Amino acid sequence: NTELPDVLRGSYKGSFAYKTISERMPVILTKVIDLFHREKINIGNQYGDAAKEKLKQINGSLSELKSTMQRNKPLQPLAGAAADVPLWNRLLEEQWVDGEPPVWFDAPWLFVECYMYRRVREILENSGELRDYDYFGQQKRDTLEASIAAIELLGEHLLETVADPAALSGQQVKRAFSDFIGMSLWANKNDLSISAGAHVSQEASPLVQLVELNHRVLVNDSEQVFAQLRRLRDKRDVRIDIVMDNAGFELFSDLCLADLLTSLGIAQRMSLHIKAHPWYVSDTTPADVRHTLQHMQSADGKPALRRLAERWQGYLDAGTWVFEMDTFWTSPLPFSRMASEAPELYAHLQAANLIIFKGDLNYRKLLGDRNWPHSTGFCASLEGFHPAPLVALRTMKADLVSGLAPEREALTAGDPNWMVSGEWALIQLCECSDTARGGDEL
Ligand SMILES: O=P(O)(O)OC[C@H]1O[C@](O)(CO)[C@@H](O)[C@@H]1O
Ligand SMILES: [Mn+2]
Repeated sequence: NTELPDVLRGSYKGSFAYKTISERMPVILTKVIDLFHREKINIGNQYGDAAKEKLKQINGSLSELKSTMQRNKPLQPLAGAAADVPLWNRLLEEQWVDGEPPVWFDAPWLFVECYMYRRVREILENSGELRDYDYFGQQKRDTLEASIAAIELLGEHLLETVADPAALSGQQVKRAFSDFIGMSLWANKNDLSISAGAHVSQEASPLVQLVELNHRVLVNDSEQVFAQLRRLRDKRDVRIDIVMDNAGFELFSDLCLADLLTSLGIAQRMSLHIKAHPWYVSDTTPADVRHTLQHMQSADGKPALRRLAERWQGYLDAGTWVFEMDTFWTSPLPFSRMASEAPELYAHLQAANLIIFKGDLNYRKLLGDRNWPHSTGFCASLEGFHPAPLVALRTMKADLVSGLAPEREALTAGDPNWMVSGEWALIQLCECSDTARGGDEL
């Protein structure tokens, strides 16, 4: 379709894609290489001598990857027995132009950035002993630790809010939604890939900041989201999905939102979609979920966190909450291709009553990473991806957006970095869904 706007690419100098591929991505690789140098002895102690010996080879492959990127060489096919290798190689072939394989700066930015993370994973997964080693794990654990004071405050606020759900007035319920949606949204500001893994944390009282941050929400469909949630409250057997993003404070905030939806009886089930392996530095994997719950349980003198950890573990044991993974989330595919490339996942999402998409990368995939005119309708920019009513909660960290009216965009005048700084945010709802979902009134 020639009428669609082009996808973002590193070939546009001055674009955030160019800056990312030329500056941010090499730093991320360098940090992984440094980690393996630094951790050699520890890795030897934990995984054995054979693993330690492999580190040299691993770092050689990582350096090679970095060098092909910086010298703008062609992208190579993936190797190994992992289930998604054929898909990746087919998608790589799609990128060939005039019989030539794509190079880093000309190929779609979304593709090459995902490709880098997938290649790092490939190097580890084909290494035997270290296949499950999370090279971003320590950074994620550090930010959880650094945010623990804010986490405790938010946890206490949640427990107070839902102590007696039946006693809450309509206004109070609305206020609670607004607080916890706001926290989940702004917690996305601190991902570890934008800072190339530099220390980020949520240190100040999170709820106080929310009020000031509100005027930085450029598109705010909260009222429509509240209306949706009110409608769901009267339904039975409601499932809400969250397509999650980063570990640390963001994961905790997202689980607080999940708790609110569960405690207020709006959702009877929550599907929480996470990554199967390390991704974009800080994205949540199953090990991060386990670590977070353990950390909360063992948090000395923090009864609120212990209580929440027990409750959440209970939800998981009962199947009220389910963490789910799919290789689609670690593919480079835009969501408009989910129905054809991952039909089971698409069908699964169709059974949700509402889907919450967290973060910048999910937003890029919703929009197909295209350079849409900013005022294009949000729904229209999804190119037919409408499994169920969906809401995007995103702080802006890449230079694309849709559904933004010129008078709202005008608010950013004076901030040349407004699209990528993470200082501006969106709460965008698309209410349409593509199926007649059994008498659904929406
Ligand atoms: O964790 P998030 O919000 O998906 O952000 C991921 C990061 O990846 C990018 O989308 C590309 O590097 C950034 O714009 C952003 O910093
Ligand atoms: Mn992320």
